[in-house]
Amino acid sequence: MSLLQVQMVNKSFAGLRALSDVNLNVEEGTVHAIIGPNGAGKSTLLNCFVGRLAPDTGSVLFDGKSLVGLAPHEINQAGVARVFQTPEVFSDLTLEENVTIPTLARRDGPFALNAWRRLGSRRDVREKAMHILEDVGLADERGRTAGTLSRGDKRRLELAMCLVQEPKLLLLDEPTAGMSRADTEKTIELLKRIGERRITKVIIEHDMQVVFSLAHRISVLAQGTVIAEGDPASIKADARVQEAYLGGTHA
Ligand SMILES: Nc1ncnc2c1ncn2[C@@H]1O[C@H](COP(=O)(O)OP(=O)(O)OP(=O)(O)O)[C@@H](O)[C@H]1O
Repeated sequence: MSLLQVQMVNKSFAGLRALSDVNLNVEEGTVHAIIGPNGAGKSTLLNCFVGRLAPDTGSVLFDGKSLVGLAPHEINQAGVARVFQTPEVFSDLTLEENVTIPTLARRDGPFALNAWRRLGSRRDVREKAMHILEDVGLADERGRTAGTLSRGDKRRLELAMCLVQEPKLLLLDEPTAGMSRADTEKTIELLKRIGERRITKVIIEHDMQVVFSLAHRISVLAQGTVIAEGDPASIKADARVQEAYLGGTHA
């Protein structure tokens, strides 16, 4: 059974059909990229996975259970984490504190935040936070406030905040947008490494170098419809994809 099963999803905004009969299966342990031109419906689809939007019709099953109608925090607690296009970190807190919060929130629910400073001093929680910061290459900066980080490092911190929750499914919305080539390369390496943990990933990305170096499978959206799906080699060779996307502005 696929970890994420999207069946016949439709979504319209005031008469504009943003998603039209979308089907998508994401297999456990894979990196699945969703690509397509601007306005194709990628963010709308991702928002249907995290409870920010509900499909008008169709189903979204995660681990066999429906996500439709669940609140974002319920979907998060079920094991789905998301890295946003614009990093969402707690600017006034240290990196270590930023990574500690999601651990406690995931484990103990929202009440954990009240007791966060006291619990944050616990050794097991601190050790886990340190371990994850090491993984993303930010351990040396752990005492720094997050607001002072570069955009690329904020994204790495946000990734750490997701990884610490030990999600089954990680959704990455343009993880390298706005990054320099060097930072993009670093992020590709990092995402490859965290693949070794068997976290299933869905990635929306315009940068084809990122897509082709990470994805096992690729779904191509155009005007709200999946026009092609396959492995990177077949997607590269697909004439419809070249016309709709690869030959366009993001080639
Ligand atoms: N909240 C909304 N209200 C009205 N229209 C919307 C809304 N969100 C998205 N749309 C429209 O739905 C269509 C799909 O948009 P969406 O943002 O999902 O595309 P995208 O593939 O993510 O594009 P991009 O690559 O530019 O981020 C677009 O025509 C967009 O204008």
